[in-house]
Amino acid sequence: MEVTARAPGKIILAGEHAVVHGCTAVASSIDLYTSVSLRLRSEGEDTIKLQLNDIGLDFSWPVGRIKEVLSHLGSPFSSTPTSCSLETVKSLAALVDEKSFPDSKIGLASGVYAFLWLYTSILGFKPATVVVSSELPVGAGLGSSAAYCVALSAALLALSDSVKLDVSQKGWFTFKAEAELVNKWAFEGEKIIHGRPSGVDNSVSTFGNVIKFKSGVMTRIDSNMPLRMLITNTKVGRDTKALVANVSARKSRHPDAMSSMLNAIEAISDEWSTIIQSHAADDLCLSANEAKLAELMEMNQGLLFSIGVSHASIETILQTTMEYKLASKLTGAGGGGCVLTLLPTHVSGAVIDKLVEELESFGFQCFTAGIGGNGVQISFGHSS
Ligand SMILES: Nc1ncnc2c1ncn2[C@@H]1O[C@H](COP(=O)(O)OP(=O)(O)O)[C@@H](O)[C@H]1O
Ligand SMILES: C[C@@](O)(CCOP(=O)(O)O)CC(=O)O
Ligand SMILES: [Mg+2]
Repeated sequence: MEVTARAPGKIILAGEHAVVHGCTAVASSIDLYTSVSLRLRSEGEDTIKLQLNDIGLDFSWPVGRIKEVLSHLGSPFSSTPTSCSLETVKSLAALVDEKSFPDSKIGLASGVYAFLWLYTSILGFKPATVVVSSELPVGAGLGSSAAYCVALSAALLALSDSVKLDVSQKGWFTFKAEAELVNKWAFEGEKIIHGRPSGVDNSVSTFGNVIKFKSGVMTRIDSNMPLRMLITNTKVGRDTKALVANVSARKSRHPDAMSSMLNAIEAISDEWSTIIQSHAADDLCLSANEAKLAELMEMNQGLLFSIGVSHASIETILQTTMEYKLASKLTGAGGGGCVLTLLPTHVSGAVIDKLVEELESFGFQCFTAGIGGNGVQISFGHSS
């Protein structure tokens, strides 16, 4: 039996980092996906294999070895999303260390811990092969970690005892009642990768669309504005967990100043959500709304700089897009990663081409993506 799940990445339009501290963020899914294929193997083949195509790593563990380390936990407990304790993370790290994880890729190890936790918690110790591949840049602010956890949770739950799906369905379909369970398990995976995730990334990857998110509560937004964003990848690697921890450390050093800035970010998110839900009566009104969003992005970026998550490469992109009178902000955790540039409706293709050429001459990579589409989907296939 084989199942494939695909989960989208996201852009945060306003409110990253502040959302970790209970403030509102506005985020949207994008049409770039991480896919996870899961094939259960016959009982004779007693290994769990993980193939991570994007980072060029393969793992294979004898089921017996994983049982030795984890069976005392009593898994599977697929219908009860459970946090991985620090002690268990250490056991998972031992399982990964045995496979001599390359030093140059050690920052990617937490994704393998998350895999082992989600796999054994949801499916127990069944032998299988899992293949992961993504259209998203990994570790660049577009929510690859959440898309990975959501697609993994969806594929595992689809073949678990706690979800009953019609396996004869053809093509891609969305989860209905089970989506919340997928989201909760994905959040447990994100915790292993991020330390202290807000939950916005896994929620938007599970449910798609444009959402508002505050203190664990998601509200779907019906956007009435045509939103076009240029996404520029600085290609500067960074790690969400470290950036989130740095913001918390700065907050404990300067609680009042930081709280004021995080509250200002919340006001920006709230205004974003009001503007994109409003109906522009005519083109003039639409341009005025786009100009307001551009200003909000500039203010949000200024605050992100002040809380310590910008980077020289991000500042270069901001200066370049400013020459074209276009507003930009980092998206996701910052410290490198991707930058969003609002492309108002009046901006011509020729101007965008010129901007892209200039940004790419610095070594950055530019692309666009569809905003606000599907959340996670699955598709069954039968392998021999
Ligand atoms: N396609 C993938 N293959 C393997 N690991 C992945 C993949 N996508 C995400 N990850 C895991 O997620 C981590 C990146 O997450 P993070 O730092 O939050 O960046 P972002 O979510 O912005 O891409 C990687 O270090 C890795 O552990
Ligand atoms: C910085 C933060 O707001 C978003 C992180 O997104 P990403 O992992 O950089 O794609 C953290 C969070 O909300 O959990
Ligand atoms: Mg992430």
